[in-house]
Amino acid sequence: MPIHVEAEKGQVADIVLLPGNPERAKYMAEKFLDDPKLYTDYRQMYGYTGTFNGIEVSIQTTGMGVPSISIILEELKMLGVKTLIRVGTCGALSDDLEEADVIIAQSSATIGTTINQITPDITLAPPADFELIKNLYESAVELGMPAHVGQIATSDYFYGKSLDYADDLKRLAGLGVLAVEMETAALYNIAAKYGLRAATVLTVSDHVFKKTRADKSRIKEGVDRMTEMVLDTVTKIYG
Ligand SMILES: O=P(O)(O)O[C@H]1O[C@H](CO)[C@@H](O)[C@H]1O
Ligand SMILES: O=c1cc[nH]c(=O)[nH]1
Repeated sequence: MPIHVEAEKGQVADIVLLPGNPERAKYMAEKFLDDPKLYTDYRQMYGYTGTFNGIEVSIQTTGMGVPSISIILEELKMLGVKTLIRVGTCGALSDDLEEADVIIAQSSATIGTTINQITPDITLAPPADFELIKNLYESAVELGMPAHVGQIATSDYFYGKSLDYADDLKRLAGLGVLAVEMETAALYNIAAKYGLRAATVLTVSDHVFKKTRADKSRIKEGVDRMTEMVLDTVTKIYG
């Protein structure tokens, strides 16, 4: 049994949804899965397995940041998972984004994180799995919840490292980066390392430059919509 994801092989499904927040994992499992069973609560990083439309699905908390999600992903790999879909929140960098909008991350730039060192002399740019993001986009359109698709950035900093941090984010916005969060680059790099399928969908919880934050009910609406979209895609691909 791995050290942090306290589960035996067979307790975690091939398909795993990955929220950062443990409360979101519990909420999503209880709201969307049939017969959800808790397989780990070590450090309150809750993990549940249940079914959706008869398809076995797990929902595993990752915690915040690259180090935390990296531990969880390595241990999920030990447990035999195949498909990993992060369902997270993010700060918008683009003025085209509104609170609770949904983003599908094609790729992720990095700020301050060492995750690229899995290939020390090469800057790997691992994208999301094409079939996953194609279906996620189609699910969004069919469900009447248009999603923004593009590059995001994964940062080790929520509040920033230096006084220049806002300038770094502005530069990224100028290069077309839609939003910032703290885990996706680890997900895409570790998926590339093991040949796993991965994608990230995010709901906008706040706007970085406008310094506005959606209230909890708006964030919950966004989380509900992106979870419906993800489960619709899971049904299309694996049902
Ligand atoms: O809502 P989650 O999935 O945790 O994602 C975002 O929220 C956290 C910061 O508040 C970071 O983990 C960031 O990536
Ligand atoms: O990582 C995150 C998540 C939400 N908002 C941010 O500004 N950063």
